Amino acid sequence: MKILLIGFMGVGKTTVGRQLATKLNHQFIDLDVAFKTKNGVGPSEFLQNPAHTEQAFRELEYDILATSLQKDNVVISTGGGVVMLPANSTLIAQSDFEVIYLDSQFSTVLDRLLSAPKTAEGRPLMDNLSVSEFYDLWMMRKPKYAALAKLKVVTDYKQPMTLVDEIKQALEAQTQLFEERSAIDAVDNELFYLLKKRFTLVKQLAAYKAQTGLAIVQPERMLGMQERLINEFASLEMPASFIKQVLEVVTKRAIKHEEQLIAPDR
Ligand SMILES: Nc1ncnc2c1ncn2[C@@H]1O[C@H](COP(=O)(O)OP(=O)(O)OP(=O)(O)O)[C@@H](O)[C@H]1O
Ligand SMILES: O=C(O)C1=C[C@@H](O)[C@@H](O)[C@H](O)C1
Ligand SMILES: [Mg+2]
Repeated sequence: MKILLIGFMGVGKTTVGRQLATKLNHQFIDLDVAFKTKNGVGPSEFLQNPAHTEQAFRELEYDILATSLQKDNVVISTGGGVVMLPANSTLIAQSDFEVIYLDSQFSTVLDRLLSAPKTAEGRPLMDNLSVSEFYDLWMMRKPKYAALAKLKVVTDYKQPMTLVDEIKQALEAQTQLFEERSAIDAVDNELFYLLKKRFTLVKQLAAYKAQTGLAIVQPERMLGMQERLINEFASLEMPASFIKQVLEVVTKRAIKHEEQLIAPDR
């Protein structure tokens, strides 16, 4: 297969691409690494040199992209800015590669980049921009990735190996169905991530209740929560009855958890 991963800085093209290549038993090419091999300095070091323009970088990137697109049985991870040079986009559009767009919420890339171990290379394009400028760059690039992609994979709250499996399946599946499921899976993962976070708070609250002797269940608080959520979220697709049901399932489980923490022998 011929697979090309595109998407914004930090979305996981290198991480996922490497694992995907291993799984498919394909060669892996990271264009940023290939840039360094060919030019002696990596993209960041090149871009940090005041004598070098971004345009000069993109033109060198073009040569590496063109050479890499000649290969077969390969997974190529691009640099996040590959779509900034129209000639690069044309090259990709005219290739016979499966172009896969790794997408995420802006907050996800920000979290990943801020918690990524600092490398000697760094990410000057990020370091030189304010968060709002970085957001503008993200917004500006999004349609460029979308225009080139055969398939969009939503990466939020998903482990790299989950994404590898999703991509493998997607290459055999119907694109539209896959994309919608990919987005739904990310939301489900986010929902359960938030539920997990909620249970951590419940645990802290149980400790406080145990200390102060406060009752585990306070009916007026439960009613207040219900009313607030209904006011804020009730709609045609999510009527008040549904909100009540969800809240009931979540709070019942939380109460049980608090009881187990406070009086495990009962
Ligand atoms: N699915 C994921 N879940 C959590 N963390 C991830 C995921 N994918 C990547 N990361 C982490 O995010 C950081 C950025 O990932 P990576 O370098 O693969 O991004 P990239 O898209 O190749 O970025 P660039 O465009 O700058 O090359 C790394 O620290 C990596 O470990
Ligand atoms: O998003 C970008 O413009 C870049 C991303 C990196 O992968 C490198 O290719 C370089 O730092 C530029
Ligand atoms: Mg990368």
